[in-house]
Amino acid sequence: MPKTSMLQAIWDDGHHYRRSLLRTMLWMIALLAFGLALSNFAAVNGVPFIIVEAFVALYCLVFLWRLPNIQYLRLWSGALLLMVFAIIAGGIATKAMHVDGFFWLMMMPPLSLLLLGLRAGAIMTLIFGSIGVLLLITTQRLEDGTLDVPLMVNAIVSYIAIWAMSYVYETRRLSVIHQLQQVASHDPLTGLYNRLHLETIFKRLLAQHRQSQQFALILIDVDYFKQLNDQYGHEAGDLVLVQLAEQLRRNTGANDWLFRVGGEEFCMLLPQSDAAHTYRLAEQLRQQVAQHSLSYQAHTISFTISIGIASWPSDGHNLDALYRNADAALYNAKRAGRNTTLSSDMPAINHAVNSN
Ligand SMILES: Nc1nc2c(ncn2[C@@H]2O[C@H](COP(=O)(O)OP(=O)(O)OP(=O)(O)O)[C@@H](O)[C@H]2O)c(=O)[nH]1
Repeated sequence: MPKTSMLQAIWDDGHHYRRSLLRTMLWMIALLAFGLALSNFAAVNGVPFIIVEAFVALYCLVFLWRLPNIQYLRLWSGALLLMVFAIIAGGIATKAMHVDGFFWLMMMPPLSLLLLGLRAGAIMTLIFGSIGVLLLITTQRLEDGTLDVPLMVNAIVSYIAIWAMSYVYETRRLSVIHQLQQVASHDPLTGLYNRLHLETIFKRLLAQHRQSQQFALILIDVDYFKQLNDQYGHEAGDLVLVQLAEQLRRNTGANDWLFRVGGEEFCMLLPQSDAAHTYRLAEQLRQQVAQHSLSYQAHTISFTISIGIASWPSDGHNLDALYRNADAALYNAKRAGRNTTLSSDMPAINHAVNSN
C-alpha cells in the first residue's frame, strides 16, 4: 500500500473496521433471515414471522448496498442491532426459543461495542442484557414454578464476562490505533506533525476554507545546517532542530499548523492569513531565530533560517502548486544570501531582507 493511503486507512480505521465487520455480519443475517422466512412458509401462523424475517433480510441487503458510502453508519448499525435483538427477545418471549435464545444474546455485547463504540455499546449492552434477564426470569421457570437460580447466575455471569472481555479488547484496540496514528503523523525528534500529515491537513483546511479568505504556506529551512552538524556534531544539530521547533510552536496561533517536512525543513500552514500578515510573521520569526543562541556542551551555537512564502489562491490552488512556489521562494532566499524571507511574488534580489 502506498504510504499516503496507508495513513488514510489508519485515520479512517473506525469506519474501515466497522464496514468489514458489517459486511460479513450483514450477509450472515440476510441469509439466515431469508432461510428462516422460507422455513416459516410451512408453519402454522407463520405469516407474521415471514414478514419480519423478509423485512430484516431486505434491510440487510439495502444496508450492504449502501455500506461503502453510507453517511450515518452508527444509526444504521444501531437499527440493525435493535432488529436482531427484537427477534431474539421475541423468540424467548413467545417460547419459540428457550434457553438457547440467551446463547444468541451473547452476541450482543461484542457487536454493540464494535459497531457503536465504547459508550453507546456499553449502554446498549446493559439494556439488552437487562431485558434478556427479565425475559429469562419470566419465561424460564422450573417445573414447580420457582426461579431457576443456577441458570440465572450462569446466564448473567457469562453475559458480563463476554461484555468485560469485549470492552477490554475494544479499549486496547482503540489505544493501539491512537498510538499508530501518533507514530504515522508525527516526527519523533521534534514532536511536530510530519510531511505525510501535511496532505491530510491541507485537504481538510481547503474543504473548510472560504473562497474570499487568503491562506498561506511557509517553508522554513535552517541555513548551513550541514556545516553546523560537521562543526558541533549530529547531536548538536538535533538540539538546534528541537529548539527551532519550540520557537516555531511559540509563534503559531491556535488555527495554524506546523510540520517538519524534511531534515532541517519545516512548513507552516496559516489559514486566514493574508500576504502582509504572513510576511510580518515570517520576518518576526527569522529575526527571533537570528537573535537566539543555545548552549551545547562548552559551545554557544547561533544559527539562522531562510523562509519562502506562497499564498492561496494567487500562488496555486492545490498543495503541490503552493509547495512548489514556496520552495522556489525559499531557493531564492538562499541565493539572496540566506537569513532571508521571500514571498513567491518577490524578485529574488531586490526584496531580500537579511539584516538582523
Ligand atoms: N542533526 C541532524 N542532521 C540532519 C537531520 N536530518 C538531516 N540532517 C542533515 O542536514 C544537512 C542538510 O544539509 P544541506 O541540505 O546541504 O543544507 P544546508 O547545509 O543547511 O545548506 P543550505 O540549506 O543551502 O543553507 C545534511 O548534512 C543532513 O545530514 C537530523 O534529523 N538531525
